[in-house]
Amino acid sequence: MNQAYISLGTNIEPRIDYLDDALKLLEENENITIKAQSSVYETVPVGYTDQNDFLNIVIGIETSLSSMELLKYCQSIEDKLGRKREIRFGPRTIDLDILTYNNENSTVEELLIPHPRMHERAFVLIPLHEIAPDFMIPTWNKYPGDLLSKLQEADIKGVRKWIRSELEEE
Ligand SMILES: Nc1ncnc2c1ncn2[C@@H]1O[C@H](COP(=O)(O)OP(=O)(O)OP(=O)(O)O)[C@@H](O)[C@H]1O
Ligand SMILES: Nc1nc2c(c(=O)[nH]1)N=C(CO)CN2
Repeated sequence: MNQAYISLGTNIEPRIDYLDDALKLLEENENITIKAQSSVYETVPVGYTDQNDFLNIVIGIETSLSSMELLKYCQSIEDKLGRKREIRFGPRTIDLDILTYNNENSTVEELLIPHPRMHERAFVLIPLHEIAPDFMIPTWNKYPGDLLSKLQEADIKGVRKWIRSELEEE
């Protein structure tokens, strides 16, 4: 079975519903099993900063899909949840980024693995460290904690655990 880590992010309300719906659609696929799921983090936008805060999580999965099939399935979830591709790094109902897939090192533009910006993103590294502190990121041979220790304090502070309120659980 193949192992992958995926980062999910949303910053258009209802953010938690988009996140829950995306997880449900992943679980519905008989070729995907979610093995680990981080807490939900509320995170300051990175890159394009004039937009709402994100909710981010990272999940670890097992899958019989190839990396390209997994990408296509993730993109079908983005399409289903109404994602519009307007501003690069801009607002989105849901974004699914494949962080790693086995030990694969893919350099084709359509699917870059490991994800080429994950090492500088506290919103990826903090949840990944939560669920997989001992996972050595292939190609770079670094643990999430190694990469986190290189980030600025301000980047780390922009990522806080988000608590689901009782109202939202109803
Ligand atoms: N590891 C990957 N996971 C998901 N998409 C990827 C990956 N590598 C390359 N891509 C490609 O990136 C393209 C743009 O993706 P997207 O619009 O989600 O970028 P973005 O979310 O704005 O930026 P970022 O990739 O930095 O999160 C997609 O068409 C996809 O083919
Ligand atoms: N905090 C945060 N910032 C972002 C995110 C994201 O998921 N979380 N996704 C982006 C596009 O890939 C750009 N900026």
